[in-house]
Parts: sequence; C-alpha cells; structure tokens
Amino acid sequence: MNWDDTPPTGDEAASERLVGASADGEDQAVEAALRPKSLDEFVGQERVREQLDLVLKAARARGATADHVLLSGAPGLGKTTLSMIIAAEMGAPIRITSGPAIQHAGDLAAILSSLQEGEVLFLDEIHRMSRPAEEMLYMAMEDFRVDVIVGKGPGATAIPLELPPFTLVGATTRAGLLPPPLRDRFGFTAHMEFYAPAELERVVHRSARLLDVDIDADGAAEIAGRSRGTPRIANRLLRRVRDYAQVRADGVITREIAATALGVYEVDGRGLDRLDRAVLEALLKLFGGGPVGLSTLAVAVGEERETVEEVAEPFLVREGLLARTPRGRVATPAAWAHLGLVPPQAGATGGGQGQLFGA
Ligand SMILES: Nc1ncnc2c1ncn2[C@@H]1O[C@H](COP(=O)(O)OP(=O)(O)OP(=O)(O)O)[C@@H](O)[C@H]1O
Ligand SMILES: [Mg+2]
Repeated sequence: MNWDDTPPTGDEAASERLVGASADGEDQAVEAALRPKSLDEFVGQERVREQLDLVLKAARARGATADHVLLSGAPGLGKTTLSMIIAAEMGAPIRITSGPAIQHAGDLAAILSSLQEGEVLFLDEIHRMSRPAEEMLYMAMEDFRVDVIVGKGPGATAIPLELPPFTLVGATTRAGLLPPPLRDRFGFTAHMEFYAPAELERVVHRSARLLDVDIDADGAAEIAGRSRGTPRIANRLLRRVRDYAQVRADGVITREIAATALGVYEVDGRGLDRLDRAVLEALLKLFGGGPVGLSTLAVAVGEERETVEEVAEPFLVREGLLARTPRGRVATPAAWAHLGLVPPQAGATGGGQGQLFGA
C-alpha cells in the first residue's frame, strides 16, 4: 500500500492494459492533441466546471491571481487537462512539475523563486512530495514567501525570500493521503468523478472529429460504454477501433465495428478486459462466488496478489461485480449475470469453496 516509495507491481501491469487508466508512453503525443483547451471545450464535470468558472472569472475581474486549486480524482479524468485550462483561462504561463521530482526543499525553492507574477504552478502527484518541501510549500502558498536555509548545523541561517503571487494547482489521485494542513491551504478543491456514458460519448465524438475519424452515434455509444468512466480510456479505445475500421472495414465506425474491434482486443461490453474476467471467472467457477481469500484467488488466476488487488479489483468493485468482505472476496448477483452463469442455490452458500458451476 505504500505508493510513496515503491511503485506497486499493479501499477506496472496497469500501464500495459488497453483499459488501464494511467498514461503510458504511447499515449502522450496524441493525448496532448486531444486535450480540450478551454473550460467550454471540457466535457462533463458540470459542477467542477461551474465552480472553477466562477473562481477564475472573479479573480480575473479583480485583476488578481486565482486561488490555489486542488484537483483530485482517479487517473485519466482530466486533472492535467484542467490545470492547463486554468492557466489558459487566466492568460497565465504554466510551469509543470510533480511531487516525485521535488526531492529537496531546495528544488522547490528554485522553482518558486523563478515564478512570474500570476504564473500557474502545476504540481502533479502532490501527495508524493518530500516532507521538507511540503513544509516549505505551506508558507509559500499562504504568505508567498519562503525561508531559504543557508549553511548547515548551528551556523545555518534562514533567509526570507519574497515570492510573486502565483496560483498553485495541485493534482492527486489520492486526496486522502494529503496532510490536512496542505489540503486546507487550497482555496478551492475540485473532486473529479468518473464520467457518465453520455459524457464519454461526447468525448468520443469530439476526439473522432479531431482525429478525422468517421463515427456514428451508436459507434460512439459502444466505445463509451466500454471506457470505464474515463476519457483517457475512451480516447485509447477509439484509436484502436479506428485501426480496425481502417484495415478490416470501410473506415466508418458503427456499433458493430466498435463491438467487433474491441472484442479482438478482449475488452468486453462493460469494459472488463481479460484479467478482470479471469478474476471473476475464477471467483465464480472455482469458488462458487466466494467468499475466498485474495491470495487464493490470485493463485487461481496465476497473478500476483497486488495485481489482482490493485489492477483488477477496483473496477470490479466499482461496477458492483465483486465485494471485499472481512471473510474474503464475494461475487455479486450481477457478476453471475455478466458472465452468463447461474448462481448456486440459496442455502448452499457458506463454505462455498470447491464447488464447480457453469461451463
Ligand atoms: N473533460 C474532458 N473532456 C474531453 N477530454 C478529456 C476530458 N478529460 C480528460 N480528457 C482527455 O483524457 C486524456 C487524459 O486526461 P488528463 O491527462 O488530463 O488526465 P489526468 O487526470 O491528468 O490523469 P493522470 O492522473 O494519469 O495524470 C487527455 O488526453 C484528454 O484529452
Ligand atoms: Mg495528469
């Protein structure tokens, strides 16, 4: 569970997946091209957009620098995109860095002292900043001032350094890991939710237009439905379906083309991929729907514990297909339905293990 020091194996496994939400190398250039440039272009997240619109408009009207903004939400929901939009809407330059890149307080001092007035400092993965840097940031955010320590030991002195007013935009996938003093120093916190299917359809249509891809309404709906509530995944699936439409069809993306193409890539109608389905299938077919311990389940699918827990399970839980209980992993009725299997008779539950059901 310690994401601060060692990246989990699950993270690595996630980056290879078509339905993984984190960015991988292949995505970066296209991703930049598909980024909305203004709040108006930004699809969905109505509440966040309206609140942010007010914050930015008010700051602009006062001729002031906008309040610090914290963006929290799962990977691929648009945090980096929004940070760039904030800068664009304020007509301000943006400096981009990340928590892990700031090892020492001195690194942060160097960045802060070189900011221009009104500049947006985007601090990605802010929960992974080092402790001393974090403490320096408190003062910088509140008083636009830092104390630069010169020298070591008893002879060390703190030299106060005035900073120009700037807007810190912090992004985190794990708001819960932020120390309260840091969280409290943001004037505005935007919590980004997973996108509704209709919103993802709009994302798909917009990206298709930018990529010059022909797609009909049903085709977009099919891709949206398999995108796990995440624009990054929607864009990635769209590109794979485009390839398929180009090579195996006339280039136009219809529902049938989208479904067949994503079938080739083993992304099912609900956005589950091979790993997700393997976990569900083992849970249902080998363990009668559970409860079964995580380790046992992981061995059954031939994966690491962490991979099952961090890569497959979060989405299965979110989708209401799997529950984590004190006694172990349990499948919900929706899981049986999704795999087209019949649950065991009521009353036959309890031990659960060793029963074989379905095909
Ligand atoms: N609201 C949106 N409307 C249209 N496209 C979006 C929206 N949000 C995100 N995207 C698209 O999804 C991709 C990923 O977004 P972004 O990089 O901003 O996510 P992120 O939250 O910063 O992810 P991470 O946590 O991995 O850094 C971008 O290429 C962008 O085009
Ligand atoms: Mg990002």
